[in-house]
Amino acid sequence: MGTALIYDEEMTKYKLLWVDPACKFEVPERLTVSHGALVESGLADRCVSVPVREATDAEILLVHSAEYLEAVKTTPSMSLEDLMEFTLQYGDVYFHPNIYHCAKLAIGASLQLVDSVMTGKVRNGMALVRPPGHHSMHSAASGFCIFNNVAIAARYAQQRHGAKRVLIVDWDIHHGQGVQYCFEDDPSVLYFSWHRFEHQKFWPQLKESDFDTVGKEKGAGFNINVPWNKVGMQNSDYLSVFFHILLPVAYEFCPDLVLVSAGFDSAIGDPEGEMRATPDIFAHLTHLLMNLAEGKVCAVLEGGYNLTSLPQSVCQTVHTLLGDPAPCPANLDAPCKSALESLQCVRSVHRTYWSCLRHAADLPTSCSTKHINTAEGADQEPTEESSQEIFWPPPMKRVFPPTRTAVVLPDDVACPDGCKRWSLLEHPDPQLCLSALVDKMVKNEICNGLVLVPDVSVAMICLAQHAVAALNKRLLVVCVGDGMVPIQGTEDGKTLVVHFSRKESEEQRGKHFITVHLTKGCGDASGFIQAVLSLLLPLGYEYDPGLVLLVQKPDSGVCDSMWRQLTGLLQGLAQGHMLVVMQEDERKHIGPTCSSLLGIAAPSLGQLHSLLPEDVEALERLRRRLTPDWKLLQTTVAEEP
Ligand SMILES: CC(O)(O)CCCCCNCCCN
Ligand SMILES: [Zn+2]
Repeated sequence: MGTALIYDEEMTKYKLLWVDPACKFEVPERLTVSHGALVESGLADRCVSVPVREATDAEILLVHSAEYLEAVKTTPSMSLEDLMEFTLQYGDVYFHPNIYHCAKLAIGASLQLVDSVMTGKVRNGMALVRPPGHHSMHSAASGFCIFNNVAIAARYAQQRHGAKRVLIVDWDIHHGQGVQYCFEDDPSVLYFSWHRFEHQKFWPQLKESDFDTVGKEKGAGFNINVPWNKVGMQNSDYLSVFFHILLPVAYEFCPDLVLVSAGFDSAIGDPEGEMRATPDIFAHLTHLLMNLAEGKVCAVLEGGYNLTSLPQSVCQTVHTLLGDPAPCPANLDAPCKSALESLQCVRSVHRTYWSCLRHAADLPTSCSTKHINTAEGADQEPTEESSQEIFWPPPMKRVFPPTRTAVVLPDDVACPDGCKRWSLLEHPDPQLCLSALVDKMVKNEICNGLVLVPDVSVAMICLAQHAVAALNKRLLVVCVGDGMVPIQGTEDGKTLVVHFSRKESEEQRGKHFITVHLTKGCGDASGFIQAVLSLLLPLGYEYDPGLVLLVQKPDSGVCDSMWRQLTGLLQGLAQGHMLVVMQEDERKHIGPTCSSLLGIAAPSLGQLHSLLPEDVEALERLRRRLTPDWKLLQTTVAEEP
């Protein structure tokens, strides 16, 4: 299943016709450099090209009022003076004789993308559109937006394709207030947005952009605002919010479709965002969403004004939609204090709505008195645009190894489609065979592999020793199932072991051997997935291994869909270099494991029942115990002594 790319140069054919500093950087070149980079890098050719179309009036009326639509319809024939006059009634937006046409194409492109994904023509895709949409409201244009592309797409997906629950992830650096207003009382659309806020000093300076606006009536809990109260947020701040807010809630919500308001003004170098996250972070943000809704992810361009980081970020996103291994998440810092404060506030106000956040901490003292901060903060100007030149390394090339998935199976087992058999015949000694496989990964000739062995414990020891020696990088061992794990987390930090088991572990074996015990073991998907999202992934990203060894011990009780979620999510690490080891009599797992290793999205886990209180407690206790050693586990700001 492919990746759709929807773009038409007609959407470059409008621009600002007068002087307005607030709108000067919303230029046609944003689209041409983004599309140009996709063509230049060969990514465009690997996508399924889907044509744009104009939205119909009915589709526009899914979100907007007839009065507003009729008013916008009068703009193509306006004189320059009339266009300027018409524009004055709205904020930070401009009109042009051709913008109504382009706005209909932007919606149409988004709906074509939704059709392609919902009908299974493609697995996922991206629409490169202009004008953006997430600020426009029922009867008003705002923030360069005329019609709300993503809001219309959500309603369209529900009405035309029967999508029940739609998740909108808005990683643009501005708050999509138009989307929030559209769905604030609607529990079928979960809107998540982070945005530069600076205690309401940053545009659009709305009180309702703060963390305590959670939705209304039946929609309470289905609107998640993460305010960034400082500029300069980095990759680790973004990842922490995904691990500790968005992903746990998204898996509990279990959407049928994921729409991304993909604004790239949240990337480094952007004059609006002034953040410091690098373009490769979008490879990970995209990857972390791709096992939701069975991979049905539609990314629709919103903002992004730095003509260097924008195309780089667009390419990182499309690489990942195509299934290419993500770059290593190197040198992640700790989330900054301000980000932790926002993280704690959001988790605190949403804990009554989401069982995965049930045990989140109270508001930090600084936030409970936040009204005082806001008063003193409101009258100050936002941080003025920084003038000094900002540099960042160009993203590294993301090439696919010649072989994606190698498999070592008993002779009587057929090699699953798409995999390459790694035969024991050439390497009579099984240990040599496994070591040779690791070597091929180190040389990037093979991406990942599945190995069935007579005894997983023996294989683990051999692989771990060889991997550490051959890799001279770190090895992450994830072991699922009860029973002894024969590897010590080595004190030199070269090996980190995370063991998921049913039994209370006899003892914890230091910083590099972590036991996560689940009351009902790995058979309980809701407990397991939360442990993976808010514990294993932060650990794994911070540890940044060169190879992941995923071991399923006999009768672990883990169900196929959970196993495939785990196998899928872990491929965001180590450039996808993962070796799965299973007992050779576990033949029923071969197919599901290989489909995940081949990049096919995992089936959804279904709407998860509430977490067992004892599991939530145990996870919180474990996270608190580990946090001093692992900074990406932090979910609260250290209270002043
Ligand atoms: C799609 C989008 O969210 O990127 C649009 C952002 C509009 C920003 C308007 N304010 C600009 C003030 C000038 N410093
Ligand atoms: Zn924006």
